[in-house]
Amino acid sequence: MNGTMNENCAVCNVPAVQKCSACKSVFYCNREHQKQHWKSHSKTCRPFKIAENPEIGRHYISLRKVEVDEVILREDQPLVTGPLHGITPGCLGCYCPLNAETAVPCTKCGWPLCKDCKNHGAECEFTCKYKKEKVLITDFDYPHPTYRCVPIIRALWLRENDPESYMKFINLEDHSMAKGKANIFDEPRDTAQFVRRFFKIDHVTEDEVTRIGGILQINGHEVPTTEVPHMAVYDLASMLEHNCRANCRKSFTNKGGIVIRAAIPIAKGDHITICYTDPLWGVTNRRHHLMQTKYFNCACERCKDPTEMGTMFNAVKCTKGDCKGYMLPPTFISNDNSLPNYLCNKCTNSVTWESIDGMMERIGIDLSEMKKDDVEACRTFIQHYSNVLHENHFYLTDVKLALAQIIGQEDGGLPMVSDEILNEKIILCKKLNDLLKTLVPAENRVRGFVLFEMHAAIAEFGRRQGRNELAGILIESKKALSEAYELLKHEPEILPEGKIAAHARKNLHNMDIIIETVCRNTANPM
Ligand SMILES: C[S@@+](CC[C@H](N)C(=O)[O-])C[C@H]1O[C@@H](n2cnc3c(N)ncnc32)[C@H](O)[C@@H]1O
Repeated sequence: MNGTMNENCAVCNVPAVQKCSACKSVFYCNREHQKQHWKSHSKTCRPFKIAENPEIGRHYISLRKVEVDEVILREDQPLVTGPLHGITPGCLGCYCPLNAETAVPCTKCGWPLCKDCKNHGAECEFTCKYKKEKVLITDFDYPHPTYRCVPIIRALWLRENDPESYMKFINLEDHSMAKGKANIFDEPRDTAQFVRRFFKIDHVTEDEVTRIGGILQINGHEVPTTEVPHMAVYDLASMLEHNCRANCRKSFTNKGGIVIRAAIPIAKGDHITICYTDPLWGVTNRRHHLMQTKYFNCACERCKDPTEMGTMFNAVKCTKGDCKGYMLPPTFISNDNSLPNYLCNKCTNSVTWESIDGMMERIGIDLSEMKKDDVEACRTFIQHYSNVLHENHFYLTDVKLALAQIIGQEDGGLPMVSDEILNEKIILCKKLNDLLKTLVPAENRVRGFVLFEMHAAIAEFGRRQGRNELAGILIESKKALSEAYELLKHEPEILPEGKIAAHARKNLHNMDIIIETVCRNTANPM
């Protein structure tokens, strides 16, 4: 688990015991050498310190200005991994899906594997040692209760075999810290009782096993790099605070490591944040989800501002006759389940939140029933609900994102779509890009996709224009493409985003050649 660290002075290479107090990974034999080294070390030193307050608990504060794309932290190995909660049983070696025909029970412990995986996690040793009989899983169509135990027994294995890592793990926040803040159902305790019974363990208390379950729930990240995504808990990344408009983004390495990078410039003293929920959900859904899963009431700047940085992401059109105003409540921050009335920003109209809530529920049902891969269905939804919602409303944004992507995916691709539809795609992409930049600057994946689609549509538009306009339009298309590449370049190639990044890199090179040729042939300056 532990990387080897050079404990010699970074300046004169003699054995040293003093270390940089910020990153704790560079050593010095004396203060003078530390001061001397700071000029170069400050560029790579971990740029944050840990702080604590009663509202957020432990969190990170930036120690200096951090530029976009700078690595804030990187962890190659999680402390604990396991299958995600509520999924059907899959291979515990590589997390591929299994069924009754493809599952091969491990010869030692009985846990299901695929034909290619011989070894799997610590549950093998743990099951043999304590349960002393094989696990039997025969139903692969439904989530299996025994699978909930896997991350817990992997943590218990750590307790016996890697106490240093276990100490890091067991000191993370668990669900019990939310007691009193939220009305929580003690699922970790139920699971703990099951684990102790099923694996016949009595050397660890029920409270400790419950705490392990709570830590997994509060600190688990969904890692998308396996065929079926899995869950992992990291050490340093567990102290990252949530913000619905985060300033950092996370990506995962092919081998399941995590990398946190600055998504926007971060000033000295700023909190370092990631987003724990879907930042493209409306404010009430985001806050509800955070309360249900992480047990806190989000009070970030985005949640506190009903206009969501002026984007009107939750606004509905004024319900009064021909008024052109938009309606929002004065605040969305509420600790009970009610909100103040929605007020119009142009007239005196006021509507109860229950009435707007009912409308949102109906639109939500329509959205869940529509086919998002059907261009006509998307257009009909947008046209219909543009009469009642702000153009940036989260429901419309959701469908516009789908439409921007699927226009031109039919047979023959973009060359087959009419000028009018091509233009529709370009305008959609441009507006979505502007909205995403303001609202969720750390959402590189979505914006990367939008910019990639935009570059393709602009290039096709250019192809349909006269020779003289072509060079300028291609340069605009290349600008969108390089931005898409910059946003997606850190994604591993096994993910769709990583594949687009590889595609974008290749296209960029080709575009340079095309632009150069077009400029030469039309005497257009580049
Ligand atoms: C992954 S942990 C983060 C580290 C944690 N604060 C600690 O002290 O170990 C997630 C928990 O931190 C707290 N937290 C994180 N972001 C928060 C925020 N923006 N507002 C309030 N609490 C937050 C919540 O209790 C949440 O369940």
